[in-house]
Amino acid sequence: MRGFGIDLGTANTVVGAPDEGIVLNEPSLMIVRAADRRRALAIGRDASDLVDRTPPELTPIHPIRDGVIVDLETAKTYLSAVLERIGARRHIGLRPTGVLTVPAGATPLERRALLEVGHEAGLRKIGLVPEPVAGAIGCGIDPLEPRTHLVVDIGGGTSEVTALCYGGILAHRSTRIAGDDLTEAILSYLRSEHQVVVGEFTAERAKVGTPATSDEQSLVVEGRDAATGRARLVTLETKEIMDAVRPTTAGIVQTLSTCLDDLPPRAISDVMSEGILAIGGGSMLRGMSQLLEEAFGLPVKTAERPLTCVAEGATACMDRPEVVSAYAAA
Ligand SMILES: Nc1ncnc2c1ncn2[C@@H]1O[C@H](COP(=O)(O)OP(=O)(O)OP(=O)(O)O)[C@@H](O)[C@H]1O
Repeated sequence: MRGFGIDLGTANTVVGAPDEGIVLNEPSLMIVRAADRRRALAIGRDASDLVDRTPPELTPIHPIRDGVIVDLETAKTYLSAVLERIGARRHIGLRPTGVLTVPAGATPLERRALLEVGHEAGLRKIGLVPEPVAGAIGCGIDPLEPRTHLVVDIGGGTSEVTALCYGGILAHRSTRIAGDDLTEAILSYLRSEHQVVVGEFTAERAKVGTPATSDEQSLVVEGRDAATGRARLVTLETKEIMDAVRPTTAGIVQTLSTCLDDLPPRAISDVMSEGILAIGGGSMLRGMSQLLEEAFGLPVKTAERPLTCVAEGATACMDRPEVVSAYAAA
């Protein structure tokens, strides 16, 4: 093992290693002491278990916002802790190499920030690959072939659509409305329609608890009565959840579908025959693929592993330097 494929997402960090598969898949979260942000006390699931339970001197931090690094120091602390958790140095004996993924719409400054953080966290020889390219590879698509592939990625902080062909990007659209906003919509719905206040985790559980594959028609959520402050249980119908998130999902798919305006006719015919690939956690939301099909007027195939295909593709890129160099300046 020489290195890792790393998808530093707004919601989740996923790391893959050649021959080992996914070696880490946890929330992108860390807990630090407010007075010393250069040391992570807990990361990932350990950190999320502590949210809303920490004493005031401890602070939870999301090191990635809207798909990109906001603060170099914090991101370096986080990535160092991730590498330490997976025993990167111990396994490899020297600084490991890495293929990191970036949003297709990242600016040169945002790409440079990620490279700098990767180096300072202990990686050597870092390759950057756009997320939709890595996701496509993780789903068995070759982005270097002379054929257009359309990839929709609905993550926690960003939703993107990218048309890939022959080692380049033909068209791209993104919006910062994504999974986190869907959670927020459920939270607001519960407050306004059921007069119950719930935390982000409960609202997210309600959203994730209604995946496309589930037959459940309702689920029970626990919150605090908005008037009395007492604990209260609410039965939430699946239909209510879908109604609550509909305006947000409609906004996402409408923005993304305008990407078709930029595609040349032959690229459109490639996409018509093959359909759209949907990746990212948001693609698992019940009704999402139908909404995408209606907005794009094209068939949609949801990835088999929407949450990990990007890291799987990044890991595969370690043996495909030609992909990394083709998209080096994308
Ligand atoms: N079954 C599900 N149904 C609906 N949404 C889901 C499901 N599973 C996960 N999600 C949502 O998917 C989002 C996380 O997806 P993903 O891990 O692809 O994002 P990310 O890569 O961390 O974010 P970004 O790409 O914006 O940086 C979260 O908002 C999460 O609530």
